[in-house]
Amino acid sequence: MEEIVIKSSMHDYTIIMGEGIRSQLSKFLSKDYSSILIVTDENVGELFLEDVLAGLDSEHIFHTSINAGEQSKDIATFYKLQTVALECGLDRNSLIVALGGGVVGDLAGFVAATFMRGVDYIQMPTTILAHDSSVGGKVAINHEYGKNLIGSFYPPTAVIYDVETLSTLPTKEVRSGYAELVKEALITDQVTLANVLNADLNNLIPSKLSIDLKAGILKKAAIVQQDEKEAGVRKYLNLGHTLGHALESYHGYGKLTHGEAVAIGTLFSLHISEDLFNTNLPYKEIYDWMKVNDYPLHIKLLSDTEALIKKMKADKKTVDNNIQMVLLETTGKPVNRIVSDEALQNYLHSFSKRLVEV
Ligand SMILES: NC(=O)c1ccc[n+]([C@@H]2O[C@H](COP(=O)([O-])OP(=O)(O)OC[C@H]3O[C@@H](n4cnc5c(N)ncnc54)[C@H](O)[C@@H]3O)[C@@H](O)[C@H]2O)c1
Ligand SMILES: O=C(O)C(=O)C[C@@H](O)[C@H](O)[C@H](O)COP(=O)(O)O
Ligand SMILES: [Zn+2]
Repeated sequence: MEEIVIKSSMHDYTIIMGEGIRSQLSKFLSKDYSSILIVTDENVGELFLEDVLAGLDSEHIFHTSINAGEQSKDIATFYKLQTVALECGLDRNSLIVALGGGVVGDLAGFVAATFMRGVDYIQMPTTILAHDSSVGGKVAINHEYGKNLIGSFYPPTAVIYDVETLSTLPTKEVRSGYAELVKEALITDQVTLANVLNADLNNLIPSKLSIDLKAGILKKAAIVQQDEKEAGVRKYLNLGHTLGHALESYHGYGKLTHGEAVAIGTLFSLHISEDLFNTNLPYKEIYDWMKVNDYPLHIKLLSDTEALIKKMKADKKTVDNNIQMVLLETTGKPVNRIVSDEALQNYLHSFSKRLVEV
């Protein structure tokens, strides 16, 4: 079992990583809660809810399940969960447990942040991608205008990451999670990137996954402790997300996974960076790896450039109507830059051409 302590302005919390720890939740509770509400989704509930319940010996335990997928990160599901919490009689001394991927984590975390002005919650991530979403306290729901536009910074009281749960993940979700690992590696250094790109996602070895996950979590932990509320360096964790979020929102939440959209967005950031900084970046290396691992790099996704630019404007990094993007001067050296609408139009066209030509 590994433990990493994260310092945050509200309270510190520990990430506990291990095998089989999903059924030991009682052991990790820091106090006696008057009641506990476990929020999960239909797939994860089927697989792991019984195990989690078996590890809880308190009296007032409730659970509820949402439909799986990005479409559940909406205001209607948020409201339903608030209603469930009220009907179960949760009070300010209650705990919410988010058992699932980033959708459950972001949604249940935002419910916890707002229920009676805030109750404790624990993240129990079950996807590779959630190594990112469960750390750092960003909780949110989507608006039809854009991703995560309604949310808060609200740290969990603990992150209990049972890596055994990852063995049931479909390959599509492995791919999605690895897009965030590539992003983290790109803002770290070339060695970390080379390690991540060594992964064969169709035959992923658990020991390899553990190494990559740990490197990703350590990078994320270092950044969010330095800049909890995204005033500076935390923006770099948004590499690939300006276009990525626009693609998710434009094509309809759930059409592309978050990681698939971020993968395309990351290549786009590299494409712009090479031109703006007149530098050579590992564009081709990453493109080849994404191709081999079946990322959907379809130019059709990019055809409506005007609409995509409009969506990109809804990004939370936008200031004074200027789109800001995380770019790379070199691997391990991210920067945040304004890119004009006109330049973006041209880059979207040249990027589409390049996707076909490679
Ligand atoms: N808060 C943050 O800092 C942050 C960071 C990154 C991403 N996110 C958000 O995270 C969300 C994406 O999270 P995600 O990729 O985990 O998606 P997800 O939660 O939708 O999970 C993906 C799919 O895998 C299934 N699943 C989950 N665990 C499983 C398991 N162990 N075995 C089998 N199936 C399983 C789910 O039911 C779902 O169908 C997006 O909304 C994104 O915006 C947030
Ligand atoms: O933790 C962060 O900060 C990130 O940017 C991590 C991203 O992977 C994640 O998708 C996050 O939810 C995006 O944040 P947003 O502020 O752009 O909604
Ligand atoms: Zn992300």
